[in-house]
Amino acid sequence: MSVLSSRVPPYRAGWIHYTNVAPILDDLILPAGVSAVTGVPTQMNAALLSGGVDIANISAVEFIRNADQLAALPDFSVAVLGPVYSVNLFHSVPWESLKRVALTAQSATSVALLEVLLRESGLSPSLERAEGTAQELLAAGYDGVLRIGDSALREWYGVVGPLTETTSMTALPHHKGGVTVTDLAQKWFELTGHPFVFAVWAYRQSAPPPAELLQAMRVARRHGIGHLAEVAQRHAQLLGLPERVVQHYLWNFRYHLEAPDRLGLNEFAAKVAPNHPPLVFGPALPGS
Ligand SMILES: C=C(O[C@@H]1C=C(C(=O)O)C=C[C@H]1O)C(=O)O
Repeated sequence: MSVLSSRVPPYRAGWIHYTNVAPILDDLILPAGVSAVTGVPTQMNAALLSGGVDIANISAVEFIRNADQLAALPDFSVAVLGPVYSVNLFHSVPWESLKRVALTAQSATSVALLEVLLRESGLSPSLERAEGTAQELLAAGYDGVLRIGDSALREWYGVVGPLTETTSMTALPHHKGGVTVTDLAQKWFELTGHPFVFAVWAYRQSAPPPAELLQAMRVARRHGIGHLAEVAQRHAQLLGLPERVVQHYLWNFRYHLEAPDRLGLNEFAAKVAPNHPPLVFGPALPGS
């Protein structure tokens, strides 16, 4: 074992540690020689491209835009078919009447997705980066606010909750107190019929990951998905949300970049960067 581990050169991972990757990352035991830092998507995207980290679960749109330099693991994704619950436009006017939208500085993919969806609706509101909660920014005069990740999940529940014992997550209202929540992945599904891939695990083609790390990630994911109720319980406490909500949120993700996810990824790539270089996936799966 020590002989194997000592062959792993120093390798740096950069994790976007939103709750949605808990089933992969919570149980991950990094092999000797591999270290990890965490940050929000825009930080990890930049760190991967500058060489600050060697592998990261980055925004899918940055993988597409930098397809000449990057490759993505063939079997890892943060994707959904239908609603995602944590990538939301909170708005105080109907979608068709949006004029001034606040964007989060954390996101790349969700901003590009919002741009695609607005364009497809024939809309061109002004888009401005601004931090704060959706409530604060709506009160400050924006008529739409894009939020992602754990805080967006909490704010979503603040608008649509609370759940009663019998309400289904998929039957919750989308409006309350003058605020509408539009789930961007659900809108993508209505537009295309395909999953939406928010993140892939990408590395610079010049610095492929050690096999030991990939093996450890696959073991961690199998364990996390196999113990999803426990993962959800832990994170429900951290987030201050009902366990039922977090369990539904987590099992709804597609973590394996399967053929339907790739259809969605390719379709998104064609819309955001029609002339992108071919997407590269590797290293090949063991046994394939
Ligand atoms: C589903 C989400 O996906 C995240 C959204 C990202 C982006 O918008 O750039 C990047 C990584 C994803 O993990 C989320 O933030 O809730």
